[in-house]
This record gives sequence, structure tokens and C-alpha cells, in this order.
Amino acid sequence: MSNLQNPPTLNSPNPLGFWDDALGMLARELSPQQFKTWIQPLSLVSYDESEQSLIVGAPNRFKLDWIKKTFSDRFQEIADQYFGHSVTLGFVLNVDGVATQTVEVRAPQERIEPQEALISPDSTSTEEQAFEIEDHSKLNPNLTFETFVTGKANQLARAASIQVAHNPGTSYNPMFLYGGVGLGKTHLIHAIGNHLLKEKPNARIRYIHAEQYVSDVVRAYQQKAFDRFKRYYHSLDLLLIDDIQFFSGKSRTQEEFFYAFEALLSNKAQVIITSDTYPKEMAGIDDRLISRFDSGLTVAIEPPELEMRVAILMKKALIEGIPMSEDVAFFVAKHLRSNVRELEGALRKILAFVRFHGKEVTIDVARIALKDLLSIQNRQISVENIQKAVADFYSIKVADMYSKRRPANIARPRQIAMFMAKELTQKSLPEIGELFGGRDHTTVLHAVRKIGEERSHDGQLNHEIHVIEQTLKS
Ligand SMILES: Nc1ncnc2c1ncn2[C@@H]1O[C@H](COP(=O)(O)OP(=O)(O)OP(=O)(O)O)[C@@H](O)[C@H]1O
Repeated sequence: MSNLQNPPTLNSPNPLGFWDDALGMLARELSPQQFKTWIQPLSLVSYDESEQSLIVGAPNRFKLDWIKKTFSDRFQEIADQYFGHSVTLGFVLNVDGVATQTVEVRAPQERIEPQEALISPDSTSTEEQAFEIEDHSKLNPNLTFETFVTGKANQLARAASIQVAHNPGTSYNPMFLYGGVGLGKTHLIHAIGNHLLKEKPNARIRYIHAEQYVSDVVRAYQQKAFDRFKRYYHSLDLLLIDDIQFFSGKSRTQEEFFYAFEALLSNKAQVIITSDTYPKEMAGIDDRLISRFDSGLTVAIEPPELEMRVAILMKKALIEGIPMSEDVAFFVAKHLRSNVRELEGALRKILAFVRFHGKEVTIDVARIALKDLLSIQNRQISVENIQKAVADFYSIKVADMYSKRRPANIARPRQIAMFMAKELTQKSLPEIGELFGGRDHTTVLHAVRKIGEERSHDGQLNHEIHVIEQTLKS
């Protein structure tokens, strides 16, 4: 099986083109939340031209199962249509770019309800399988403080994580780390776990994704094994729970987690939680949990600034054994601004290209290797899209973006939209002014400077801009 490190020949259908098409179609067919949750984390792992087979990777087992059951037929249709004949489609677990499971060819379609719907008082397991929790930490040894690049955007989060790693259970408990997708939350909490494991090899540490925790609750319920479940989770020294927004609307899971949380804190065990937003903004989560989440240290991780993106690219390229010069790293970092995962994806593409073609890493090579990625970025982000996304976010009318009205609740979002138009598109100041109801370029310049300056010290504004950016890209 060849993988995407070996791109197909020029005349063959391009699997990356297929992938872009599939993502584009699913983005239109699904709600932004569904797309973000289920489709965005997937990746195209490999394409075998001679076998006409494609492998799609999912970042965890829960997503893998769900995708196979719910979306495989749609992926199949899109693939057959794109390639003009039937292709074999497989799904694998692909954690941090490493496919860790042999290919499972797609299962026949079987729509299932969301996990927690499986919990009902009558539900019993049809299988005689004992309830088991894998009793090892699930830490990824590569995610350490040493491999974590620091910059303004994450220095607070990193400092707090180091503090907690050195004084678990006593300094900040719980620690709640929030920020947009792919910004290093998972990396940091693994780093804490790895540090503690090194210091205290016998410590009971568990990393778990919130989706997996939901599944564990479901299984414990079905198998009437809550005692075991509680014994395990309540006796840990360090619980790292990732993406807790997945608890939204799942009241039984929240209840169990509440008990676990209280037990752990009273044992002076450390709890670390990550989420895509700060506690008070979480929807579908019980108030008493939200207040617990906020009772220790809540710290944000922000999107990386340009210099940090450059440093990350150069460091990761070096680790891969193919050094990247600063000018190439600047070129890539200027075009890809949203998150570190996206940077890693771009780097993989560039490295695959240079390995395959035996070339040096130059700006031209980067431009060719990232052709699809860059054109998606350009296609998606127009001034009109920005105006719409900003207006939606601040609940004002899109028409107010061009109107002459100046109340503060309109003027400020308008300035934010102008700032984003300058940041995210190639348009000049006069062109942007024109698209905002024929305003003068000095008005745009004023907005760009003002919001840029405020953003550098206002974490909340920075967060809002990042959330809007994410919606533009999903
Ligand atoms: N500062 C950094 N230095 C080095 N690598 C980083 C940094 N930040 C993120 N990464 C890498 O980027 C990738 C995505 O990061 P990670 O999975 O930690 O993001 P996340 O914030 O948990 O995202 P999600 O909300 O989607 O779970 C990982 O491979 C991680 O190692």
C-alpha cells in the first residue's frame, strides 16, 4: 500500500482533489457543528492507484466507529463519482498522523443514535463481556514539554502546565485549558502526564478523550458495572480529560463525571480538562459542573502568531530530517494561519513532495505542494464571507456592514470585519473600503490598526476573532 508520501502520477486522478471535493460536499450537506465534529478531524491516509483503494483515517476509535456506521456510504458515493468508477474505501485509526490499525473496509450503513441514547433503564448487554477499562495511561510519549514550541499565544498555558506537572493536586486544581482546534491543548496535557510518569512511575495516570468517557459510562451502565467504573476513575492520581464539550447534553455522563471529579479533588488528585471554549460559554453542561470547572485555574491557548508558526514549521521539519529555511517557513506560515494541526498537514505535504521528487525545500516547491490547500483558503475566504460570519457572530444584519449607521454595537463588529478582511484576503485597503459601503481607505486603516492593537492584549477579542476564523474555514 502506497501512502500519500507517494503522490500519484500526473495523469491519474488526484486523491487530494477527491478529498477536497468530499470535504466541500459534506460541509454543504451537514451542519457546521456536525462537520466540525465528525468530518474535519478525518484525514486521507493513503491512495493505492493499482488497487484503486482509498484509506481514510479517524483520530480516535469513537469517531472511527461513528464514521463507518454513519458516513461511509456517502464517502463511497463521492469517491465513485469522483474517480468515475467504483473504488474500495477503507477506514483506519490514525492518531497523530500514524495509522495504527489494519484496514477495515467500510461496514454496511447502519444508522445509530448518539451514544447516550443507548442508555435506558432496560438496556442490557447482549454480549457476555465483562466491563473492562484499559488500565494504562494512554499517554503519547512524543507529546512532551520539550517538543512543544512556545510563543506569546501559549506561554501562559505552558507555564501553568509546568507548574501543575511539578505540583499535581496542590497548585491549580482543576486546571481548565481552552482554545480552538489544533492549538496544542492535547499536546500540553500529555506533556503534564508524561512529566509526572517520569517523576513517579507508579502514579495512576489516565488520559481520556471525552467521547471515550461517554462510551465508558454507556458500557458501565449496560453491563451494570458502575462499581468498577467508579473504583477505577475515583482512584486515579491524575485524570486528563480532553474536549469536554462532548459532554454537552449527556446528563448521565455529566453526573458520573461530577462524582468522579469530587472524589478526585477530595483525594488531592489532579484533574485537567480541555475544551474548545471557556467554562461559562459551554452549552448543554450542568451549571454545577461549570462552576467546578471554573474553580481552579482557567487558562486560554491562543492561535499561534506568525513567528511562532515559523518556529513550529522549522522545528518539525528538522525533526523529520529535512531542514526548512526561514523564508520557506515564512511563506507557509503567512498562508496558513489557523492552527498548528493545519501547519503539520502542510508540512507533511511538502515533505512528501520533496521526498518523492528528490527536490530541495524552496518557496516554489512549497507553493506547488500546497496548491490545493492554498486554493481552498483563497476560495473560501472572501470579504463577503467575512462580513456574513462576523454579522452572524455578533447577531447584526449583514446589511449593517455597508450601512452608514454608527451605533457601537454595529460599528465595532464592522471594524472587526474590516480587520479580518485585511488579515485574511489579498484585498487592498481601498478595495476593502469599497466593499464596506464605499468607505474611505483611511477608515479601513484606522479599523485595522485599532483592532490589531486591541487584539494583542485583549484575550476575549482574540478568542472571538479566532472562533469567527474557524467558522470561515469549516
Ligand atoms: N506549540 C506547539 N509546538 C509543537 N507542536 C504543537 C504545538 N501546538 C500544537 N502542536 C501539534 O499540533 C497538533 C495538534 O495539537 P493538539 O492535538 O494538541 O490540538 P488540540 O488543541 O488538542 O486540538 P483539538 O481541540 O482538535 O483536540 C499536534 O500534533 C501537536 O503536537
